[in-house]
Amino acid sequence: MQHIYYEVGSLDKKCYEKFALTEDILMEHAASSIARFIEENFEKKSSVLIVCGPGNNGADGLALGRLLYKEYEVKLYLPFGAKSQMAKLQKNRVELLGLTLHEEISESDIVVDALFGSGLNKDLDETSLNIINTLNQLNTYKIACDIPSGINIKGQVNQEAFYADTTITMGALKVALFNDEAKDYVGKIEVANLGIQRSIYEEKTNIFLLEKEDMNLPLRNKKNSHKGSFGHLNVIAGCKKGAGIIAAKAAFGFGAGLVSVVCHEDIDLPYHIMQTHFLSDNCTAIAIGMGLGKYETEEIKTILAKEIPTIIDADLFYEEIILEKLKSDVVLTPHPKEFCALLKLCEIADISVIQLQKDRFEYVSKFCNKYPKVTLLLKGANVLIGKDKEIYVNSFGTSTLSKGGSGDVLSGLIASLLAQSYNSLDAAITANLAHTLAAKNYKKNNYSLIPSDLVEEVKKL
Ligand SMILES: NC(=O)C1=CN([C@@H]2O[C@H](COP(=O)(O)OP(=O)(O)OC[C@H]3O[C@@H](n4cnc5c(N)ncnc54)[C@H](OP(=O)(O)O)[C@@H]3O)[C@@H](O)[C@H]2O)[C@@H](O)CC1
Ligand SMILES: Nc1ncnc2c1ncn2[C@@H]1O[C@H](COP(=O)(O)OP(=O)(O)O)[C@@H](O)[C@H]1O
Ligand SMILES: [K+]
Repeated sequence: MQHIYYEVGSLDKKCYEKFALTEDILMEHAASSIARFIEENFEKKSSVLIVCGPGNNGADGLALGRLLYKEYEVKLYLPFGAKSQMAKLQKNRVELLGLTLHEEISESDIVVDALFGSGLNKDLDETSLNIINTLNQLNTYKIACDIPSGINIKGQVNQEAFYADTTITMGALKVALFNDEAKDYVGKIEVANLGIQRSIYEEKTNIFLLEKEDMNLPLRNKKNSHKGSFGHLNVIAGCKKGAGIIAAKAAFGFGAGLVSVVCHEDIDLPYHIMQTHFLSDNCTAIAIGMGLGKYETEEIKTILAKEIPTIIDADLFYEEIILEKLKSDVVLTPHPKEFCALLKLCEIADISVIQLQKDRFEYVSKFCNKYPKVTLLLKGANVLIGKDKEIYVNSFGTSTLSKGGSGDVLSGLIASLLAQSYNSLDAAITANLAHTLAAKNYKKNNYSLIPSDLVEEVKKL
C-alpha cells in the first residue's frame, strides 16, 4: 500500500524544518526526476517542449530545461513570464546558460506541461485554455509536472486539462490524482523524491493506494478440509434473478464451499449451486439487494436482523429498512447513483451524481464518520473503500468493466470471502483487487467482457 495525501505542504515543511533542505534543493530534485525519466525513455537530441507557467510549477519546468540543455533540443515556452521568486531565479539561470525562450508552441518529440500545479486557484482563462487544447492536439509523448494542468487540488476538471501519458508528481501521491474525473488525464503516475527518501518525510495518513500485493486470495493451505470448512453463502434473488445467479456463480468460483440462491420461485441454476426457499441453517454469509426489486418487506427485515456477515447491494440503497443495519458491521457496494440515494436516506446530503463525482473522497468520509462500523465500497473508475477514518483507493479498474453484471460479480466475490470468514474490510479489499486485476488480465477486446469471462479470469489469478 502507498500513502496518499490531501495536500503535501506539511511534508515540504518537514523537509525544510527538520532536515534543513531548501526550496531550491526540493525543486532541483523535482526537475531531476523528470530529466531522469526523459533520459531513460528518449534518445538524446530528441526535442522537448517545456511549457512553463508563472509559479513554481513553471519553475520546475525551467530547471528541467537547464538540466536537459545540450543533451536534448530544449524549447522553453513561458506564456505568462515568471512571477514567483523561484520562477524568476530559474529563469535567470537558464538565461545565463544562453538558452533562448520560444514564443510559441511547436511540434516536438516530448511535451512537458509545467503550466500549473498545486497552485491552480481559479478557472482557466482563455489563453491557458487555448494552450492546453493546443498541447492536447499534439501527437507527442506528454509528461505532466506534478499534476496535469487544469486539474485542481480536489481532482476536479471543471473545463479542460492536459492529457498526460505520464504524470511525475512531486513529493508524494495526492488525492487529486485519484478522483474519477482525473483518471483520463493523469496517465501513468510516478512520484519524485524531494532530496531524501519518501519514507523519511511521509507522515501518517488515512488514505492508501492499494497494490497487487494487498490482495490476499483465499488459497487453501489445509489438507484436512471439507466443503463446510469454506462456508455457505446465501444469495437472495429477487425479481431480476440473473443478478443473484451471477453473484452466486462468482462466489462459488472464488472459493465458497457451498452457495445457495434463496428464491421463492423455482429457477434454473447450474448443478453446483443449490436453491432454497428460506435462509439455510448453516449460512455463514448473506448477499442481498442485487436485482431484488420489490420483495416482501418483513422478510427482508428478518434477513437483515440476522447477525450473519452481510453484503448489501443495488436496490436496497433506496429503502429505509436498511438504516438499522448501518449501525452494524456490514459491507455496502453502491455505484454513484445508489450512493446519492443512500446519502439522502441517511440525511447526510441531497446531491446529484455530478456533485458526488466532484467530491468522492469527501462524501465517503462523511458517510464513514457517521457509520464507522460499515465497510463502504463506492464503485467507479477508481473504487474507494471506506471504513471508519480510512479510505483505500483501487485504481486498477478499467472501462472493460463498464457492463451490466460486473457489479454483481463483485458482490459475489465479496460475499464469498465473507462466507469464508474474512472480515468485512479485508473481504472488500481482496475481492475488489481480484475483480479489477481479473478484468486487466482479460485479453480479448475491451468491449467484449461478460460476467462469466470475469469469473474465469478470477479463477486464474
Ligand atoms: N512546495 C514545494 O516545496 C515544491 C513545489 N514544487 C512545485 O511547485 C508547484 C506549486 O507552485 P505554486 O504554489 O507556485 O503554484 P503553481 O501551480 O505554479 O501556480 C501558481 C501560479 O499560477 C497562476 N495561476 C493559478 N491558476 C491560474 C489560472 N487558472 N489561470 C492563470 N493563472 C493561474 C497563479 O497566479 P496568481 O494566483 O498569482 O494570480 C500563480 O502565478 C507544485 O505543483 C510543484 O510543481 C516542486 O518544485 C517541489 C517543491
Ligand atoms: N470505467 C471503469 N473503470 C473502472 N471500473 C469500472 C468502470 N466502469 C465500471 N467499473 C466497475 O464495474 C462495476 C460495475 O458495477 P455496477 O454498476 O453496479 O454494475 P451492475 O449492477 O450492472 O452489475 C463496479 O465495480 C465498477 O467500479
Ligand atoms: K502541470
